[in-house]
Amino acid sequence: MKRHASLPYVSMLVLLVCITALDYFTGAEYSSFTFYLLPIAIAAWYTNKNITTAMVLISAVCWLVCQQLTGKEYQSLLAPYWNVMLRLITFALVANLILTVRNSLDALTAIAMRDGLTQLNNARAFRSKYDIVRALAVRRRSPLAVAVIDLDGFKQVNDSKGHAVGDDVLCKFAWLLNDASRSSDIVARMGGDEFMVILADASEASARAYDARVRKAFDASGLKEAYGIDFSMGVVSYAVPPQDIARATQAADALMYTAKHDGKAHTAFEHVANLAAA
Ligand SMILES: Nc1nc2c(ncn2[C@@H]2O[C@H](COP(=O)(O)OP(=O)(O)OP(=O)(O)O)[C@@H](O)[C@H]2O)c(=O)[nH]1
Repeated sequence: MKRHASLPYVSMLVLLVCITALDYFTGAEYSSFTFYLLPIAIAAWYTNKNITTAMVLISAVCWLVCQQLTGKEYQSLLAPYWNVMLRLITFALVANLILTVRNSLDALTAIAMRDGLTQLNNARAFRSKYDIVRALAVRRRSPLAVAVIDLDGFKQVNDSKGHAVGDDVLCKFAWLLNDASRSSDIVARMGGDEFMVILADASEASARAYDARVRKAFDASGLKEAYGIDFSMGVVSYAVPPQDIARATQAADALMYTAKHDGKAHTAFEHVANLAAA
């Protein structure tokens, strides 16, 4: 569902105006203090720290002005300022609590989308980002390619050098793959020694250029000489990307297995100009 970017700003300002009016018209007898927490909560959840701080201050000022205009009488001159200070502290505490919960949630969401070993996108992130990249490609009428990569001979690294060295090799390969990709590409580790990449705005020629780039980076990394590994890749480039990610990845996966069966250490390509015919 699309959410308009200005909606939180408009709603918190409208709410603040309504609450201030309510506070003023109901007079000093009725307290409307709790309602001021609503626009503050919206600011803390949907905007940033600076706007939330401004909202806390503006809400406290609105509350104080209403107190003064409704003619509430105090024995001490300091009393309204003491009261507004307490309101300000309450507003700030609630805002800080909401900001903390939101930041923790953002951090947990980021962790849930990352592969714990390589810090690349994980399978969940890959699937959700495909929808975004595909929607952009369809809108711009640009092509898109999906690559599936699987290391060759990786099991031997684990067996001969140990799991920790295997982990290190996976990380090194992940980083070289990431470095060889563009920032608009989505690079993910799907599990084990399998990786997938969505090549945004990539024609058949760009997909071939990508393969050459990754193989050059791999040759330069020295991983082959040190551990005896290589990699097989399947790349499908689409003039119009399929809506279903499974369709896109299955085709690239099948090509990767074709490359494995045909002697490993190379890439199999396919270009799909017309999805209906594929
Ligand atoms: N070190 C390490 N190894 C892993 C991890 N996840 C999976 N593996 C191992 O990766 C290996 C993957 O198996 P295969 O793909 O069949 O091994 P391979 O030697 O590359 O086989 P081919 O693809 O046929 O060349 C298995 O031995 C898994 O135990 C991990 O997170 N760390």
